[in-house]
Amino acid sequence: NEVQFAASNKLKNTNYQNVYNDIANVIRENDEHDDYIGSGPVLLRLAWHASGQFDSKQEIKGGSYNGTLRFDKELSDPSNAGLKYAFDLLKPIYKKYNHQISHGDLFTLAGVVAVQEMGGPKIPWRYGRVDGDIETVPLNGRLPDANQNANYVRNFFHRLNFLEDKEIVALIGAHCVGKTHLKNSGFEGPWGAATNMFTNEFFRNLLTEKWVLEKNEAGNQQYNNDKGYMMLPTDMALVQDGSFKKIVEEFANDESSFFKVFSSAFNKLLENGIKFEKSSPVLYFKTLDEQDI
Ligand code: HEM
Ligand SMILES: CCOC(=O)c1cnc2ccccc2c1N
Repeated sequence: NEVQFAASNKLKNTNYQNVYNDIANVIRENDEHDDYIGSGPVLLRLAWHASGQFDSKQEIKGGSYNGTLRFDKELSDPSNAGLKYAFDLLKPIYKKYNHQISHGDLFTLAGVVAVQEMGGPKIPWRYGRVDGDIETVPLNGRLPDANQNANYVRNFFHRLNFLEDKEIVALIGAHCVGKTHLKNSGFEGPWGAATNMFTNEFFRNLLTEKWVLEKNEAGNQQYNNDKGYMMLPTDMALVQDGSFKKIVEEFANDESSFFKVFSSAFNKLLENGIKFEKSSPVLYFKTLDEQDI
């Protein structure tokens, strides 16, 4: 199974901070999205869905390289409901850099911007993905089902080459931001508690709140507490499995440990299946605040 080689791009390293800043400004300008949660969480989900359909065993491997989430064929996958809004936010930026940045680079960079601008860890990032044509679109249905248990979650992430439980737990910790929307996924909430700050709160909630399994208006089972918080069955799986639970406890007690593992796991997710040249620079970006913008 051939890997795909990242191309060297016309944009020099310094210009990518400009692209970062343009995406960060779009997040600032669209702060009213989703009752003022803002557009950080949905851009983070876009980057994850642009990368998470990777499967090295398939003829069409997927992953972020070909930027295939731009095609309606993939965007219309029921798993991607709600992401067109995020893609539309990025279209003016794609046009501004007219073909100097690929869709795969743009989608993954947007995830880095979202995490960092919401106060999360620095995420190392490399450019060089090249847009593939519609033949490179992976089959729909490769993203995970939220109605499942711990073994399903572990096997799903094994397909993405995440063989360590701590990587899996850290990645799902991205559910510290944003919310579920009945019309998108058939799950709803958290109400009021939905945040746009990237912290270890998701892990603390799992351990400290009293959770009741209830059927929601769409007929799906989800865990609710008395404060309007919610957890998906796959979220709750992280405290139903002994090994996962130990890691939830570690991350709940030590946010820096969560940040460290999330940073490397998220980078790995965004680069699955891509071979970067040795010379391809690993870029770190300053937040708008760090630039006094
Ligand atoms: C077992 C794996 C996972 C499952 C089953 C899952 C499922 C879901 C579902 C059902 C939603 C609600 C979508 C909606 O109704 O709008 C959601 C939202 C979200 N997911 Fe996940 N997810 C998983 C892993 C991840 C990972 C690995 C990340 C990122 C690293 C992530 C980031 C997000 C974010 C940021 C949101 C909020 C989006 C918004 O507020 O619009 N998820 N997820
Ligand atoms: C930190 C407070 O948020 C939560 O506990 C929480 C739990 N599961 C989620 C699942 C999908 C999207 C958002 C989610 C979320 N925001």
